[in-house]
Amino acid sequence: MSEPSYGHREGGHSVSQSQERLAELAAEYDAKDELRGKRAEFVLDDTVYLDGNSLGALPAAVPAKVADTVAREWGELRIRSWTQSGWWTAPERIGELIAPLVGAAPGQVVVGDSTSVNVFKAVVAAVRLSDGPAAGRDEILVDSATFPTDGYIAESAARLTGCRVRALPVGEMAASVGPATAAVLANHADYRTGRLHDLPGLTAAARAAGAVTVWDLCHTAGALPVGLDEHGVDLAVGCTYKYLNGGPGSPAYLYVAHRHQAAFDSPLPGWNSHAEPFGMRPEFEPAKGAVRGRVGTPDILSMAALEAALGVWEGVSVDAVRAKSLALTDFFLRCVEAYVPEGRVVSVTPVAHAERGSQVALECADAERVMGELIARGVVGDYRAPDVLRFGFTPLYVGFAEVERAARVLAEVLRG
Ligand SMILES: Cc1ncc(COP(=O)(O)O)c(C=O)c1O
Ligand SMILES: Nc1c(O)cccc1C(=O)C[C@H](N)C(=O)O
Repeated sequence: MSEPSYGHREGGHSVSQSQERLAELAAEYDAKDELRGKRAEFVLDDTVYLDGNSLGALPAAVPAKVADTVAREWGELRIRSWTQSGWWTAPERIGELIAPLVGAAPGQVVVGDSTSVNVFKAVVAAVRLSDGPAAGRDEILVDSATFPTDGYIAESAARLTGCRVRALPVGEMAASVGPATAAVLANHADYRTGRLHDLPGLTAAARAAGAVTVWDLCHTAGALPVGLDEHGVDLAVGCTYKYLNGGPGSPAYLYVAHRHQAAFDSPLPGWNSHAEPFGMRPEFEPAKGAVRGRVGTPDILSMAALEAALGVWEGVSVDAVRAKSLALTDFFLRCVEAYVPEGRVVSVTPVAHAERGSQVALECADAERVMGELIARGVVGDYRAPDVLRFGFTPLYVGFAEVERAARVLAEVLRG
């Protein structure tokens, strides 16, 4: 992973940095920031918005696109829009916009439903792609610190497929996959701590053991290179409302590697998964390709918002986003160390770049009240029970001066 070129390195913090010096540095980094022009493509105010790891900010192109979809495509063209406005093919067309952001060649990503629903499709399909319980593969390995929905759905998928769930810390999974493992479900980054997990290593270990991997990319897609094809991932899912800025409840996506598409057996075969949906035939014949991961009618208004939102990626390299993300989180940790009274917060986000996503999580006594105070003072992060302050850094619109301000305000709140 390449070092950011913003002039400082992890581990190089100095507690004696003065506020003036850090403010100067922030200005220097902002001046050098090759992504700084992107901020103008979002609707933002002078709030420091560090919650893009939960809901990304509104891209400025979205309102007009949604208005046109409502007024012209729906209001005037009505039913004709399924073909004339490209509504019917939106799931695969928008999938192609997401594909390069997660390192997938065309034809493998389809958009639709929520992440939760796609976790269900993928985990059941993963068990069906494996040798399965009849051949002694009856274990689904799950990340024990997972975002809850993945764990709940894995349990249900296990009951439906005759498997059992074994929950383990992600770091122990690679050494634990074995001849009984059918599927492995893991988060690429931990939603609470921001820890980045070893996707290449765990994927390779699972493959060597004959298991099928499902990665949840909610906290990494749009923040760092994922490399789905490069690392031989089998199946993946993710949401689009965090670093992809698709809007509240925007549709999620499902990745099915080319080599699995012919055998991908969705547990939710709807008429949109059919090879000939308008044939209206009683027998199910799956569509070819990732399209068989579709289920029912696409939610066009949300898709319109998402499609417009993805326009901000024009000319942006994910490597540049990653370099800035690491520089932002490094700088935040450095400012927190310089400003915050000793012992008031403890970072639970790894210092090593290879283990860090795009958020910083600070354990803090009275975290819920502290976050309320921060928000009241114009610094928006979020709080996760029982004691974590989360700050998400979206490189497309967060700048270094904002990072310095966030740490300064945090220190003011903590000093009382
Ligand atoms: C890692 C992870 N997986 C799944 C979800 C749930 O997604 P959804 O509510 O869109 O189904 C979230 C966030 O809500 C998440 O952070
Ligand atoms: N999806 C959310 C929602 O509908 C309301 C509030 C928050 C969310 C989130 O996405 C939470 C987020 N996945 C998390 O990492 O905590």
